[in-house]
Amino acid sequence: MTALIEARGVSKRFRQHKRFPGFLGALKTLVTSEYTEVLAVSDIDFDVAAGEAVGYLGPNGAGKSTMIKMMTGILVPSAGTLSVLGRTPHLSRMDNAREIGVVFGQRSQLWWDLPLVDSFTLHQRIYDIPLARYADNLRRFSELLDLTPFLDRAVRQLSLGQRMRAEIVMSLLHDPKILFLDEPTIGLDVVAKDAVRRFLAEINRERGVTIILTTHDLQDIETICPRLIMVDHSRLIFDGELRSLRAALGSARRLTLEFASDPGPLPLSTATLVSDEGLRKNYLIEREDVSLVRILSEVGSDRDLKDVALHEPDIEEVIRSFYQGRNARARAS
Ligand SMILES: Nc1ncnc2c1ncn2[C@@H]1O[C@H](COP(=O)(O)OP(=O)(O)OP(=O)(O)O)[C@@H](O)[C@H]1O
Repeated sequence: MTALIEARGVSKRFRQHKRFPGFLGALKTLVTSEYTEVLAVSDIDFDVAAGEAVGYLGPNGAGKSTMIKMMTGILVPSAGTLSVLGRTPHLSRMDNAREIGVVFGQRSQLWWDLPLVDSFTLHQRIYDIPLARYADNLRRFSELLDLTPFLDRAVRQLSLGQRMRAEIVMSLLHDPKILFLDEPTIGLDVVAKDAVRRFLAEINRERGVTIILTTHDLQDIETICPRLIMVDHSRLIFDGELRSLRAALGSARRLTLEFASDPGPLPLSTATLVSDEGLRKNYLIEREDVSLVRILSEVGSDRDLKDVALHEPDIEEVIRSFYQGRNARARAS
């Protein structure tokens, strides 16, 4: 499997103007030429193969956007080597642009005062997309993202959700091999988020477009990205499948049994009773190999069991316990 993206020891330092507190400090900040250094990305290694969908996740300021900007050639690494489609991104910005698509949730590529379709037409000319291909892509993507009714509307009159869907359509019109998205669902309502996620998952699956996206929304990862790269304080702290993160953390499943009449305390060997509300009893299933059938057979058919609810640990819980575990280990060392 050849890698489309290779990052080896990639770091990025920024120089920031030193700031002084208070009113006099603000004046001093204006006249001083003192700088501090910020390490935004620190010694990052990873490979991404063709057709993968990778979620790049981390708290505010962890260095996600900086990494995306380096991969798209907007920023130059301070150290290490970065290769995207066999090229060094910042040295081949024009060649790269033809083969990658970029969506920055906070910054628009669309022409604000023109009808939406004019931005797409300009994109077709700039990228020299064959007309039949362009028409086909525009029709298909606009349909899938429910954008067709808005093609003649001025971009400034579009809602945030419509505009984000338009940004994604535009980024794909030239059939890029890799699509980079920085916070593609930020600020969208639940319905728009869902439409964007389903669309991205589909173009990854059906067109084989490699996707790298940064997000704070774990549902984005759950729907689109089987692989997760987690960063914290500029460093890579996890790279692997979401599934294996779940398995490694062994996050317990929660089980609720509801009875028509209270059977009294009901300890089980297959699950730990964590709260007993009489008719409703809550358990934790800590072992992966324990099935619901096994638990129910231990409960027995002579109990007045009315309802059963099993909750898999959601992605938020998994990630939270990963970060908490790391922070606790860091404090202990
Ligand atoms: N152009 C810049 N000049 C100076 N410092 C910068 C610049 N861009 C980013 N930084 C700093 O680098 C660090 C990482 O920023 P980055 O935007 O990559 O984080 P992020 O993980 O994308 O955060 P968020 O989730 O808040 O968008 C931060 O401390 C930020 O202040």
